[in-house]
Amino acid sequence: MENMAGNFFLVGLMGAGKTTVGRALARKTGKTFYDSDHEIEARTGVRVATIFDIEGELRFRDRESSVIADLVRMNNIVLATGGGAVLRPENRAELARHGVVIYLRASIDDLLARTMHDKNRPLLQIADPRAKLQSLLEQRDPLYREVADIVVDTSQQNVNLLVSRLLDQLHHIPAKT
Ligand SMILES: Nc1ncnc2c1ncn2[C@@H]1O[C@H](COP(=O)(O)OP(=O)(O)O)[C@@H](O)[C@H]1O
Ligand SMILES: O=C(O)C1=C[C@@H](OP(=O)(O)O)[C@@H](O)[C@H](O)C1
Ligand SMILES: [Mg+2]
Repeated sequence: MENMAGNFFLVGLMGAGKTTVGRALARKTGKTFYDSDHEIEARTGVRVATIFDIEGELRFRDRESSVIADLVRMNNIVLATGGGAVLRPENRAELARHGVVIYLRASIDDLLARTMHDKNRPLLQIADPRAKLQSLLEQRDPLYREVADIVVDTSQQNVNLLVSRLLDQLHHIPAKT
């Protein structure tokens, strides 16, 4: 177990590995793992895709901001955010202030391969998910980089190896108290 103070927040596009790496990072550091999508689903009782369907993306973003504001105030957690969490400036400010922010990147090929079977990603249930991922990357990469304390490429990386290397890097980044 690696004892490290503070919170770690993961940002990045759909399929970058935020939920998977976040869970593994929490296990290795003894921190409590949260995922903002999972929290939204727990509070509403329905899947993300259903919220998009019934209430629309705007209302989903309201729910996302409310969950992020609650969770970042906890201590000793790892939070995997949804890929669009950085869209709202208030979310970016909350994330940057309350934890060390890790931006997970991967090739479009990897993002596509990792998301194509998951119907619970409503934004990718379209004819050309590759083009969508490309345009989301162009729109959001600057926002991810604005809040990130560290940028990690997860393409062709084994998750456990990735987490070990990430931990070595995180030891050199001061916790946000
Ligand atoms: N480094 C990796 N190498 C291979 N597969 C990965 C990697 N990281 C995540 N995955 C897989 O890709 C899919 C999406 O990962 P997930 O953690 O849900 O991404 P995100 O939360 O960023 O959308 C999952 O099936 C997961 O097992
Ligand atoms: O990129 C986005 O706008 C979204 C990413 C999803 O989370 P993951 O990044 O964990 O798939 C989820 O929040 C929702 O489908 C919207
Ligand atoms: Mg996720």
